[in-house]
Amino acid sequence: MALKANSIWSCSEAPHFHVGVPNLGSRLCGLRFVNKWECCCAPVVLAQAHRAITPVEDEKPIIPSHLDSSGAIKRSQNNTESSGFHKDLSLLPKPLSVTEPSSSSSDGSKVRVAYQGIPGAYSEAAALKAYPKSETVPCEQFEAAFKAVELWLVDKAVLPIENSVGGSIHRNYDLLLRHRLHIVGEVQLVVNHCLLGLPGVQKEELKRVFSHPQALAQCEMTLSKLGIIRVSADDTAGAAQMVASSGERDTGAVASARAAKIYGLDVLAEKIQDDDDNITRFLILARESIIAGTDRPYKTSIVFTLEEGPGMLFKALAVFALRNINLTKIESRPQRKRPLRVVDDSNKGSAKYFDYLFYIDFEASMADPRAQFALGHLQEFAGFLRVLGCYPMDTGLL
Ligand SMILES: O=C(O)C(=O)C[C@]1(C(=O)O)C=C[C@@H](O)C=C1
Repeated sequence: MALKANSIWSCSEAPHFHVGVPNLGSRLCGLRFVNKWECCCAPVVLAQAHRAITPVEDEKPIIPSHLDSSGAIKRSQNNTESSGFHKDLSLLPKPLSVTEPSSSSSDGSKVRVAYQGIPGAYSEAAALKAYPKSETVPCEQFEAAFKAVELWLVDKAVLPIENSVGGSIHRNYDLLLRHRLHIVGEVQLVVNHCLLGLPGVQKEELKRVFSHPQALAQCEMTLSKLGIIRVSADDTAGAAQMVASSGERDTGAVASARAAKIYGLDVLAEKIQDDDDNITRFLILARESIIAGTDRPYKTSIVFTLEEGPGMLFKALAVFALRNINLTKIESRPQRKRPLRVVDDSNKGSAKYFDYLFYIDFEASMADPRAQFALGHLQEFAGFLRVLGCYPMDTGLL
């Protein structure tokens, strides 16, 4: 197995055991078979087994013997020869390369990227922002985009996860857990909604507008002022297409200027969203995880469950705070398979609680020992923990 300069394996490379922390009190790097780590992206180097929340200044990463103190692979004395058993390096499994949004193939032109909607949708624009020369593949529903990647019909999927006005796109949080794809990147897109109508129509003539529910929510105030009836559609571009094919002058769509061009509609009003800075964050999903680095800012996304009890979420969040790791997002979703937990207390009778999954994004790479220690610590009291992906943050200008 080719090990990279950090201690994370991709799911395809990692041996199928899970990494756990033996409860030994002293610092140990232990491998044992546990079922808590749901993803093979688990770090090889883990924290000592703390039970209580303790300061963490003494945590030092355990560096495998083939790595130097910076985490880079040590050069052998004789540079021309491999120090392992394999003389023919081409026979060795290839290490994963860092997959970047714009460089997944040499010019990005061979990449096929699935998105939800039809041409002219914002999701397509996000896919093209991530992979400018890619072939974009429209999908009817979010789940179809997940499946398209799983079935090797496409290389990547770009799906919305949250919007600065409308909030989280819960369906995609749920699908992230149901499918085994990895988050390999994120894209932030400025979404400027337009009011579209048939050529020559004035906006005062409109009685109803079609659009994606998120888009309608982002334009709530403008549409209320105009007194227009809102009708939901699968995506904004689909709404524009419906208006164009209906031929009805009193029907409009909320969609992009690009959708207006594609479907031959007029832009009756621009920037109609309630908040000027309307930004949607999209995730890039792939079959394989990327090898996390420390060369630039990275984010890691995880999902976990906690036992019932006072302060459990506080403890979970503290594993990051204690290591000075910034959290950028927290989301909770009901656990569908186990929506209610019944706790029997002989004094008070039985209580029913909703059971939750917690999704957290934090600003650290899995190649950063702080992240490895934090997850090792969290694993001690999380019933279930899965790393959804570690990926470069979208720090580009919007
Ligand atoms: O309907 C579209 O055009 C989409 O790409 C979907 C979507 C979403 O699901 O949030 C994407 C960006 C905007 O926030 C509005 C709608």
